[in-house]
Amino acid sequence: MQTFLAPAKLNLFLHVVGRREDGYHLLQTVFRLIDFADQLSFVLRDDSAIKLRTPTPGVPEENNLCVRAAKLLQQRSHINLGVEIFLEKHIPMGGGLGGGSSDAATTLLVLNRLWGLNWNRARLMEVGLELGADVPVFIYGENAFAEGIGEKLSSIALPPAWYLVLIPSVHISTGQIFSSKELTRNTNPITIPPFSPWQGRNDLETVVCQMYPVVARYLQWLKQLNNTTLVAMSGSGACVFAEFANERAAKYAFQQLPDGMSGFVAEGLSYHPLQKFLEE
Ligand SMILES: C[C@@](CO)(OP(=O)(O)O)[C@H](O)COP(=O)(O)OP(=O)(O)OC[C@H]1O[C@@H](n2ccc(N)nc2=O)[C@H](O)[C@@H]1O
Ligand SMILES: Nc1ncnc2c1ncn2[C@@H]1O[C@H](COP(=O)(O)OP(=O)(O)O)[C@@H](O)[C@H]1O
Repeated sequence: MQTFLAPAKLNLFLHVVGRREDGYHLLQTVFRLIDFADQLSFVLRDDSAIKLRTPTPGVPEENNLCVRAAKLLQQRSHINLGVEIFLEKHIPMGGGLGGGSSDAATTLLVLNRLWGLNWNRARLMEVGLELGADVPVFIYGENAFAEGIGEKLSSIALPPAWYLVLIPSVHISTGQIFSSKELTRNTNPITIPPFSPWQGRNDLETVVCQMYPVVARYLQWLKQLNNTTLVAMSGSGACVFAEFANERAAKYAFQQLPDGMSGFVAEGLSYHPLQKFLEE
């Protein structure tokens, strides 16, 4: 059975620059894809059933983003075919790494082929956006500067980099952070490219660190490391990361990790791993 990757993302910075009338926040962010991924496989069904064959602990089947993605695409395309989905989770859930969104994007990209729909990328991105603001970038398939709520994307060239990503063991609700009274919502919009790490920060970080001191402690630990080019929280947390210019420096930092802290090292990608499959 062919396996398809669904990579995680990091938000290298995240500015809250305003708010829409419906309450959603307007953002500016740079998404970087990383070489740390969930794995999915798909088996075509000639009836219209959509089944997840590998339950994800804590997520009811009908809420799983790959099942929701398959059902939405089936509805919108009026196709009479189904699929069996096998999902192997590696990306921590609800950590600001976009794992669920990436699973949804990979499902849309592969089913577009498997069901012979031949939709273009823009159309798939529109459907993806209905599932979450982070889905379109994974369909876009490149590192991107994002505006709006994350759907206005322009591609951005980023230098090679390695990341040490830490996973504080707290679950953070994105909605709770965006609704905080303490959140600043008026960062001045910036123009990108060019992008340099010191141009940005994560505006959600202050609120998260106040509510969850463990995240502040993890960030503090990363900030005392040598040779980092950037230390920040990803998305609405809880994961935090340090960027390094090479693998050796990232792995050396990983080896210094105190007992009780967990994380992983991953390389920054230039393209989504499915990019080649899509060009075939
Ligand atoms: C913060 C980001 C940055 O990449 O990533 P994650 O931390 O989730 O990975 C995303 O914008 C997350 O977007 P999305 O995945 O759609 O957010 P959801 O969890 O659905 O949002 C939960 C709630 O947060 C609020 N929300 C979300 C996004 C946004 N731009 N403005 C908001 O005000 C809304 O009240 C929404 O109902
Ligand atoms: N396939 C999936 N993988 C991860 N989370 C999923 C999935 N399907 C639904 N979810 C739900 O979406 C929430 C957010 O997941 P995820 O995308 O991993 O995190 P984040 O939005 O913080 O980057 C999870 O807490 C979980 O309840």
